[in-house]
Amino acid sequence: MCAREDECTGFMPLPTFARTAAAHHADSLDGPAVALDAVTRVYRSRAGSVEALRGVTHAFAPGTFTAIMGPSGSGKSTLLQIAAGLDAPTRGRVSIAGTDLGRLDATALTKFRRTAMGFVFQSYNLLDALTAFDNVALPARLAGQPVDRGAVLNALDRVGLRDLAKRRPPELSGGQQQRVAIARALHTRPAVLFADEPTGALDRTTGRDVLALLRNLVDDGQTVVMVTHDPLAASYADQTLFLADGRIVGHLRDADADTIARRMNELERA
Ligand SMILES: Nc1ncnc2c1ncn2[C@@H]1O[C@H](COP(=O)(O)OP(=O)(O)OP(=O)(O)O)[C@@H](O)[C@H]1O
Repeated sequence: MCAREDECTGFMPLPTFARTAAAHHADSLDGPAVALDAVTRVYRSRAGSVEALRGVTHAFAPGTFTAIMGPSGSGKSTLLQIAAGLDAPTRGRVSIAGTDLGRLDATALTKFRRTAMGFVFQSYNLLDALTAFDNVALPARLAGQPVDRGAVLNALDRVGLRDLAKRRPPELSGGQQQRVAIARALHTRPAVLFADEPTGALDRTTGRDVLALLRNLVDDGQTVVMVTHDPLAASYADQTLFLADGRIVGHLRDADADTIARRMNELERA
């Protein structure tokens, strides 16, 4: 079982009042969905300090699918954590849907994260005792909010699982479980969906199905930012950003898996 609510659910719950605001964010953004402005993150410890990100600037446009790749230790997880407001930059600014995260106090940030962001991880973080429907509805329930049945069913519909809403995770395949996790993240209609190795636990074919689903969601207007080690996964994105030593050192647009793999090999040899 999970000690904290967000460990169970993969993301924090969304109050009803804010759902409308998030939907508004997702549907009518003029500026970037996510903007990083000269973001630096220094980890300090007794062993010394590590500059995990060194002045990263990038705007993620609404309705785009971006993959982030780079050698081990290049700063991918740090970038995702900071973009998602789970960690704060040492210097620089992060905004989501026009809101500067640095201007929010802890409570407002938590509330904002619930409204504007969805999260999907390699592990699905579903509760086996609950149906797919109840897993998607859980964050709202944990927050003491009324459950909007229509919104839950709509989210399951978008991932092609409406007919399996009464099944529990052990009665679903790995790919179907990841779809439930995606539905749970989409349920809030977030301005951005952050994905960290979302196909890492799936076989190749099932992984492709999940990537095709993410691609379809983006084609319907969802913004997705995905960290991955897999060039095939990155080939589903509109753009792949390459990180090395805490900096963006290049990008490829609409590239195939072989081209992305070659660029990664060059970076790993450098
Ligand atoms: N809490 C921490 N304290 C100190 N250093 C850290 C901490 N977290 C990460 N680092 C260091 O920051 C750098 C970037 O780490 P990060 O986890 O963001 O890389 P990554 O690209 O996600 O790596 P991987 O592909 O291996 O998961 C690394 O040098 C790492 O050792």
